[in-house]
Amino acid sequence: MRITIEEPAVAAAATNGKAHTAAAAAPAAAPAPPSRSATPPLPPRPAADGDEPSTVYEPPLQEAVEITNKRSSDILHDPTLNKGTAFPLDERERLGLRGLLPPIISNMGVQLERVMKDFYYGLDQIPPEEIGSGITREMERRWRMLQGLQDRNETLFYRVLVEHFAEMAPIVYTPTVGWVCTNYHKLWRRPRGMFFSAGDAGHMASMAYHWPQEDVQAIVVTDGSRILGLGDLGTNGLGIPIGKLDLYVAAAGFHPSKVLPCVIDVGTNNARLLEDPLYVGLRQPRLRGDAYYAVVDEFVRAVTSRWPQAVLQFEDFSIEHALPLLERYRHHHLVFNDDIQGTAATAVAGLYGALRALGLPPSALAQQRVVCLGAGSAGMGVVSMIADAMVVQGCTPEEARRNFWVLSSRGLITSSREVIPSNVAPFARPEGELEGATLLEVVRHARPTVLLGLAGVGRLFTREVLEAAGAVCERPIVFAMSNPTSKMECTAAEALEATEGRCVFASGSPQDPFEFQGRRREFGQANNLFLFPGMALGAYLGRTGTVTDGMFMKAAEAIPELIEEEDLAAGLAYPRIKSIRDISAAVAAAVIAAAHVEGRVANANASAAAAAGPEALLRYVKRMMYSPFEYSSLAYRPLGQ
Ligand SMILES: NC(=O)C1=CN([C@@H]2O[C@H](COP(=O)(O)OP(=O)(O)OC[C@H]3O[C@@H](n4cnc5c(N)ncnc54)[C@H](O)[C@@H]3O)[C@@H](O)[C@H]2O)C=CC1
Ligand SMILES: CC(=O)C(=O)O
Ligand SMILES: [Mg+2]
Repeated sequence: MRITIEEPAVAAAATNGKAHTAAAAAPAAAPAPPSRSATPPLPPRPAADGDEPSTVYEPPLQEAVEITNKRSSDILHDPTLNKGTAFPLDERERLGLRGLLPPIISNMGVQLERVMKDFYYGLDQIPPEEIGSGITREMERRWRMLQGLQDRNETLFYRVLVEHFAEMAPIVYTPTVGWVCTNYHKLWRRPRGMFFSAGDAGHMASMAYHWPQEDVQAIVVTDGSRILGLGDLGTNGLGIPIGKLDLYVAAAGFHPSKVLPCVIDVGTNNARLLEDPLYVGLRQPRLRGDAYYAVVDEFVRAVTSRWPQAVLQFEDFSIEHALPLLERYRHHHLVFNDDIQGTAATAVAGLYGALRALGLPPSALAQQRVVCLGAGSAGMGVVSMIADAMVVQGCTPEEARRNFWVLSSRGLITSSREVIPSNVAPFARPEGELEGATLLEVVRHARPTVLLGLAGVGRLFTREVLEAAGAVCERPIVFAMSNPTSKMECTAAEALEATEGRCVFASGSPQDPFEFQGRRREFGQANNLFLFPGMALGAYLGRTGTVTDGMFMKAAEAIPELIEEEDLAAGLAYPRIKSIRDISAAVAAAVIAAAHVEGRVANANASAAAAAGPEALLRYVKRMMYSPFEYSSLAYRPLGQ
């Protein structure tokens, strides 16, 4: 078994039983002020390095032992017993903590360093420019405040989130969640969710029983390898399942105690994290090939054995593994991949919404000419599902495929490329058609009506590209879907300015409204948050066994129905996210209805509701949703008191 024990030389002295000073127990190097270009200089640190300590540590005559009857999270939530990441392996195993803490076993020296950095520099230890623009100090402050509330009182936290969803989603979800993941090891306070690592091989099934809840209905898991457009963040990626599951509760009414965020730590190739003494994940390069799949297989077996009815959402797996993992499990397990399937259905929903906003019928989808920048998990999922939707709207698969131009980092993909993945090949343009052409050349040549950005790189929809899109199409549909804000292909303002306000714009991360040409402009959010909470709720309530393409298609068709008429007139391609509970309920109902037609609904109540018609089904779904508007009683009270 491999568990990494972090023992910085100076901190190790704290455990060797000899008298030593607090200065010796402090980290070797005082935290260096973080580099920053745009932010003001840090205030001077009050004590210089090597200052005399104020106390001298004398070891006790007897080794301190505390015996406790508590187990598992009761220990982590007891401040007198909790040691955070410093629990040694034997205590983790005996006390049911294995899996509830990150795989690294650190000690007080490392913990002290984290605390002192926070003490001296507070939020300033994390320069926002590390993850680009879009995150302000105020957003950081709000995230900390909400985090504190969630740790104290989840009912109140979710009430606040439900009532103020549009304001708070950018704090618990994208873009702030990107900052949280980048800095998770520095922000670390108390664990939320479960950690399964390559070092846990052979133990995962028993670790699943360390989770204190008997009934888990939904699990979101990442391996941290492609967190939003921020790349490999290792175990820090757990912030994403946490944020996604916050939305499961707030948007789809899963009970907060019945959702489980998980990370599978197979190492990281992020050199910055590997070198950071505060990093809490395995310090090894990522596993690949059979060794990688063995870890994920064991995880899936462990959680599906303990919670066989739970929906399992795969999130932010890199392109190398995302599709293979989906194909590995989707035919036998209640799983879906949010980035491939959820994003695809979100894009289809947005295109139907945009067509409505442009006064066109759904059948017009089959005539759209689509340029997609990014041929990864999300990009190809989106392209494939739009093509399927075009077929639903009456064209042949062959005609549908001719409507696409797909670009990767090497430009336009044509069939003359030496290596083309099998899911990309059907969309490669014919040999000789502008092989490797730039986005600008492709836009001028293909004359698209739809421009999709899923490259995860940043501002690739330049003014020239957007002007070209506005020149070849009167009302281009522009979806800059990459996250977080710093990775979006363009901002709403850039898209409107370059197209003289004519485009229908939506983006993966939210954009604030603003005045343009004397009119207030607002924008839809082309984000899979419209899909995954309702998809999971429908699949869970229906006990559908697997999650099919048909269920995603019906979910996508349900969403544009919920755009208000006045918002359509204002050019919005998506409903407003403040209605997220109604949207998620409608998605869940559409999912159950589709599964019912496919004969997959194993839950008799859901099946009866589906048989009774759309209104009865929607009523049933809404009645099954948890609402945080009242506390549940924890003491027996006779009726009427
Ligand atoms: N709005 C939403 O709901 C969602 C947004 N996304 C975002 O989509 C982005 C991509 O995610 P994945 O597809 O999973 O990543 P990926 O790594 O699988 O794919 C990235 C693709 O972009 C291409 N690319 C990279 N640099 C490029 C360049 N300079 N020009 C053209 N293409 C380039 C790559 O060749 C690759 O095909 C991320 O930023 C992610 O946050 C992903 C899922 C949902
Ligand atoms: C939204 C999302 O799932 C992503 O950007 O990866
Ligand atoms: Mg994602």
